[in-house]
Amino acid sequence: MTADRTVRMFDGGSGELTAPAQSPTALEAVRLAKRYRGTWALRDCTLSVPAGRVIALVGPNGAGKSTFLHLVAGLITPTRGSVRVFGEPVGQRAQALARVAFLAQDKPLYDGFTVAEMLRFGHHLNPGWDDALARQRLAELDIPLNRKVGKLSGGQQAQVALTIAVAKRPDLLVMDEPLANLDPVARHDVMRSLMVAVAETQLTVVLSSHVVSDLTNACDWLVVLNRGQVQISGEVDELLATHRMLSGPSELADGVAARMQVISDSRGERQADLLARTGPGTPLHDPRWTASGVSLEELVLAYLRRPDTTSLPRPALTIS
Ligand SMILES: Nc1ncnc2c1ncn2[C@@H]1O[C@H](COP(=O)(O)OP(=O)(O)OP(=O)(O)O)[C@@H](O)[C@H]1O
Repeated sequence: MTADRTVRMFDGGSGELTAPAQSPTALEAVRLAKRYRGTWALRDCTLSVPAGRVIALVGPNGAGKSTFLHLVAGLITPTRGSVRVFGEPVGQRAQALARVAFLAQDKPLYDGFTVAEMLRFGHHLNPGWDDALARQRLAELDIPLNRKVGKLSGGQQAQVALTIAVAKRPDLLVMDEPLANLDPVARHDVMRSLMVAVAETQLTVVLSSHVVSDLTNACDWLVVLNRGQVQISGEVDELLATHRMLSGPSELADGVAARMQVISDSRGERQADLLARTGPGTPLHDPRWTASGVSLEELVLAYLRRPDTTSLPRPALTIS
């Protein structure tokens, strides 16, 4: 995916200017925090993601995912800190919000409306509405325009909601658990359909899920939230390239673990398995140790089990 595209820039209300994008930052949060009465839902959340990415936001129940997405979409205001979308502070300029489409957990559909009526509704509310795109997507998905939304399957309803969000032609699409309550086939179809939309419109997407495996093929940026804080924010390929499972004799594990950032440490009587951050640093020369790659799911689970650990740079180990 590429961030090299033209972005709309605004001059504060007097008109719309056009300028070529210089690898813009799609999403930037600085010390973003949200408190609901006595509960900090989000604390000190700082991250920056370039445009053109499909961002997976993962974390356990109550981690702060919905709160973060609502802040990005300007639906709630921060208690502290700031969030910018394509350089514009969210909540200060209506134009920043016009570039963002938000798809909530409860799909914004009306059961009594036909699909065609939902499209007309979307058209009426959104100045940038792309009706041809909406109709083409629904035709490709074989979703009848004259069917009432309430009579569609859960998967079809998710596709209609996604189509309406995409037809707004946003630059950033924010989706809170878009796959919740869908069966595995529908989950796969919705993700595939999202990828087509990304390829066609060069959207930046941020979507949350509990289920990492749903997102692994689609997302190229990973953000892990845990207990209201960012544990990981980075390019998926880079994260995978800088983490390894090291296996070797248990009696030597303390010595290896002392020289690197260990994310998970599993020791049997004879063998230890350490999931570690690797990179430039102290080489691992000992032939009794082997290093193998990890899956994104293994990596996420290892971090989630250690909420105090982040992937921010620390001395790391080189595998030679
Ligand atoms: N409107 C609210 N009023 C009070 N507390 C809230 C409110 N919304 C969220 N919280 C609290 O903030 C914390 C984070 O909630 P949030 O819904 O953002 O997490 P989440 O990661 O989206 O969870 P889930 O995966 O279960 O949807 C939780 O402790 C939750 O109870």
